[in-house]
Amino acid sequence: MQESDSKNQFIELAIRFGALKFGEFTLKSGRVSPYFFNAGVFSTGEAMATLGNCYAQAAQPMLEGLDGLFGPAYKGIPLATAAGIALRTRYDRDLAITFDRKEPKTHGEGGILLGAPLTGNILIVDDVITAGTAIRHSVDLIRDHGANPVGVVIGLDRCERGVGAQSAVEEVQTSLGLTVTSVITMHDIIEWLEMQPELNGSLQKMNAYREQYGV
Ligand SMILES: O=P(O)(O)OC[C@H]1O[C@H](OP(=O)(O)OP(=O)(O)O)[C@H](O)[C@@H]1O
Ligand SMILES: O=C(O)c1cc(=O)[nH]c(=O)[nH]1
Repeated sequence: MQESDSKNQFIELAIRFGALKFGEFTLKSGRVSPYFFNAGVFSTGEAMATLGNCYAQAAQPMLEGLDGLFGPAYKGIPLATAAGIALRTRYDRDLAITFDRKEPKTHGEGGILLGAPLTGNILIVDDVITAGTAIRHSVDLIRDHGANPVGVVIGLDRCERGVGAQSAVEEVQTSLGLTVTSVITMHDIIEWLEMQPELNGSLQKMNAYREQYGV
């Protein structure tokens, strides 16, 4: 699959499932955004298979030396699973898969992690990076368990400022030393919007938001 096919498939799937919406949304960072990507609405086997292929293609250059995938709760959990299946079936790489809980479990097996114990070089698989808070949390968790986070693959890089003047992705790359790759970026969404005349109002709001928070 070509990179452009993967981007088109991802955007087409997101529109079809209503995962990409235009309106007014308050983000985890507190920013008020004219668009929102909700990976929580991908809800069929076919959708997960397509997502898995898109993520596996994006992750492919980062496979050397990799031991495992980490899917942060909640939406990272099915995404890491789908990517793990696609990496096994399409690239013949059988990686360990680990997830976390948002709230530690205090009965039964207890703890915060599910799946494989965290060891070796780990690739984080998540839906979106805005300000980078969620990725920092995952990096801390992986390091606290003695493993080595080496990269991040996300569906959408919103290309926004992190906590400083750099983009959140640049901050993750420079301050945390991780490689970050995404299936699509905000620029791909803007390009798609430019081809939808009926969504011209959303395009203008996207451009205004990019002026405010983009890098
Ligand atoms: O880069 P950031 O500013 O941290 O924002 C992006 C994060 O925000 C959302 O997490 P949330 O905790 O809402 O995830 P969930 O719906 O998967 O539980 C999203 O799933 C990303 O992980
Ligand atoms: O920054 C966020 O909270 C966020 C943005 C987005 O597009 N999608 C999402 O699930 N969270």
